[in-house]
Amino acid sequence: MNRQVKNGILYFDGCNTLELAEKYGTPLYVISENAVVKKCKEIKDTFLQKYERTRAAYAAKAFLTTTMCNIIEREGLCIDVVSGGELYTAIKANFPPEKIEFNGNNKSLVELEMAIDYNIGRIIVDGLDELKLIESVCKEKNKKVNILYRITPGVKSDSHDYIVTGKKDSKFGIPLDDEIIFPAIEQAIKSKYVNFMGFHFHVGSQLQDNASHLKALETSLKLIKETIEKYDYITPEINIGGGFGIRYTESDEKRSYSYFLDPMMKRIDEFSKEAGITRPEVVIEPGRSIVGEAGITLYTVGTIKEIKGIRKYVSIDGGMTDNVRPALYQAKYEGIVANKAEEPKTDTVTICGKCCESGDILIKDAKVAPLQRGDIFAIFSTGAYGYSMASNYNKNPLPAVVLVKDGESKIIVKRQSYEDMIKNEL
Ligand SMILES: Cc1ncc(COP(=O)(O)O)c(C=O)c1O
Ligand SMILES: N[C@@H](CCCC[NH3+])C(=O)O
Repeated sequence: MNRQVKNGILYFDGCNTLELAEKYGTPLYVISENAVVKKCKEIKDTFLQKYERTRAAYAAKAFLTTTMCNIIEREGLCIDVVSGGELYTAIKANFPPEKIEFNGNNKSLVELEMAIDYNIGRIIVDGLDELKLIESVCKEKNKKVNILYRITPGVKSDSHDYIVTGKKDSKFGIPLDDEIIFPAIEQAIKSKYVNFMGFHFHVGSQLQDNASHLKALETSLKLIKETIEKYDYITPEINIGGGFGIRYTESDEKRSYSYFLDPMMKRIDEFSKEAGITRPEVVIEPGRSIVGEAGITLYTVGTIKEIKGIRKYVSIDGGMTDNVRPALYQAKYEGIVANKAEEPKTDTVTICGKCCESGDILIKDAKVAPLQRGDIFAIFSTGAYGYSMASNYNKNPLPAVVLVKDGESKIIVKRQSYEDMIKNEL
């Protein structure tokens, strides 16, 4: 764990959080490089090095900056992008194009042209018309690109409805009705412009249970078998997505990568033996599990209001603009008063943001040490989908991002200024 308490003060990856707040201001995203590297190492030890012909593509949507791209590349991972902007960031960070994979349910022509111009490693095709677009771009540019089909496996995962993606009624993936999927497979196999590498699924996010991954895997294996039988074509790769859950609160399960991946690898091995084929290369796309617990957010406490017999509201200087997850998914977080880290948690308060929304609440009924204006409040496990989903609502500037490691800190994203927020206005 990268959190320590010394003399009543919270430290993160060796850095005094009060000094960080003082030096860089609040709200402040703090990312521990050691924690990110540790997760990458767990992926290497328990997946990439344990099983041959495997890849892990970091799902950049969780947290993306050029520095993060550099860390991910150094740790030997590929990267999964879902927009022209994410692709641009990876390219600007000199991420090797062949290690970039492009997901997304509505890639524009311009984004596809960009991806094909950069010669990226894979495009995960998410709809039938997308293949036609890719073919037209490749024809014009005289290129051939590796593709997979993202399928909709028709499984329901146990997570918030907004972050499950594998059920039949979904905007993601290609439906598995015979009259849709088989002509699509045939077209990809026959195409002069694409190499058809196989199938991709991603069932949902923040999953604590491996059941839906295993169900989606069965569906994909059946499709691999049918593709061999119908077209005598062996797909060389399978992408089993991400979604591996993390611990936001003490009551969340602690799940290892092995918990999800070992049973899937066993099943893919068995299937390949039965089918008499070489086991396909297996790709995963973890996002949250790499960076989620590696981040904390520091806030300064402002107005405190006690509504007698009802609730005490403690306002901090950020809110749904830097962490929309509680408002969007009723996500639960835990935190601590960074300057009173050893004091007994004798008060129960609701930590709310400063936006003009009643739903702008970060933690309901948090048990905390008694708070005062000026205290520094730290919220844990904010590394994923915090900065990447941040907004300028109420014209609040985006916070700075600081990378910490062994007691050293460095700013990797500057705090937005008021001027930055209006500079594109005409
Ligand atoms: C296609 C795809 N891959 C990977 C991910 C990463 O998921 P997570 O951050 O839950 O690991 C997502 C987001 O849920 C996704 O949509
Ligand atoms: N943004 C989501 C996860 C991404 C889902 C993408 N398919 C979250 O904060 O939990």
